[in-house]
Amino acid sequence: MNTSNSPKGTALITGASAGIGAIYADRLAKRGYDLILTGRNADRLATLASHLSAETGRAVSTIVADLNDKSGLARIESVLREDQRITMLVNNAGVCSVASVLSADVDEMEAMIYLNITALTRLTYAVAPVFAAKGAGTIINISSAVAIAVEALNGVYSASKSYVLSFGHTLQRDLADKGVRVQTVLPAATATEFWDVAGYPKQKDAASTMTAADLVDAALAGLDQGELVTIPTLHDGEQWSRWEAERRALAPQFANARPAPRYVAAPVGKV
Ligand SMILES: NC(=O)C1=CN([C@@H]2O[C@H](COP(=O)(O)OP(=O)(O)OC[C@H]3O[C@@H](n4cnc5c(N)ncnc54)[C@H](OP(=O)(O)O)[C@@H]3O)[C@@H](O)[C@H]2O)C=CC1
Ligand SMILES: N[C@@H](C=O)C(=O)O
Repeated sequence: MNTSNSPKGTALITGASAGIGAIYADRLAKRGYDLILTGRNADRLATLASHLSAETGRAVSTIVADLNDKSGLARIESVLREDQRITMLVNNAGVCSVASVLSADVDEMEAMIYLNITALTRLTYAVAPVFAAKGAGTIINISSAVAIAVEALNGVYSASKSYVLSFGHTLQRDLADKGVRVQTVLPAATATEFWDVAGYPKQKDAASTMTAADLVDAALAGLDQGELVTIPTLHDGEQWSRWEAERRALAPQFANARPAPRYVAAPVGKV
């Protein structure tokens, strides 16, 4: 394996064995990053690592770990805390469901919360102080368009992705003046195995579904443009800007000691 120390540093990508994560690996290696690829499927990770290393000359290593397992997650957290070469974290691993509250298995929902929220949070908490101390670093968190279009899929999945979007806003607030970039990416339907895992494989072939290559190329273009939130499928970017400006304008209106007049009860007997 190549052991180069890239001037770009090393990107650690979760869920790099397939889909969007594997494309991030390809694109970041071609941009000059060394890589640490993580996932559960050792064979797939090894194949991708040797292919990318041969093609790009970058140092590519792998960590086989289940992020739903506390000790697997802890291993990656300690790498993020200790490996000073790491300059980028791509929090990409995630699973989805299309089941309703009446048919979904609550244990599967809990596992999804652990992977989509707890693991992403713990990995961010591991690396953020390191990046802040160095005054540099990039965290890319993969959310979803259903963070906003919340009724589209399973509610726990949508809520987990809304968490990622909210968390990203506050990370930006906490880390911007420390030189740390935080980008939240909201893919809409993308053609990966994700849909097989979610139990809705036909979405992969739908005309409205983007390729993972187009998704990642657009997301990295958004990163290059300094975007905090990137929605690759949204053609009218001003729609997002207006929504976000409205949200920020609403925020200061909440602090008030008095209830809004519409909630002031009519005096008893005068209803
Ligand atoms: N595809 C889509 O339409 C959309 C996807 N997204 C988001 O994009 C991200 C990537 O999804 P996508 O590439 O499509 O999905 P894939 O199913 O193609 O890939 C998921 C990746 O996550 C890894 N993974 C899954 N479970 C675990 C686990 N318990 N521990 C460690 N790694 C795990 C898988 O690796 P392994 O099996 O080796 O563990 C795999 O590399 C997810 O966060 C998803 O929510 C957002 C919007 C739309
Ligand atoms: N964002 C996708 C899933 O997460 C979708 O919009 O289908």
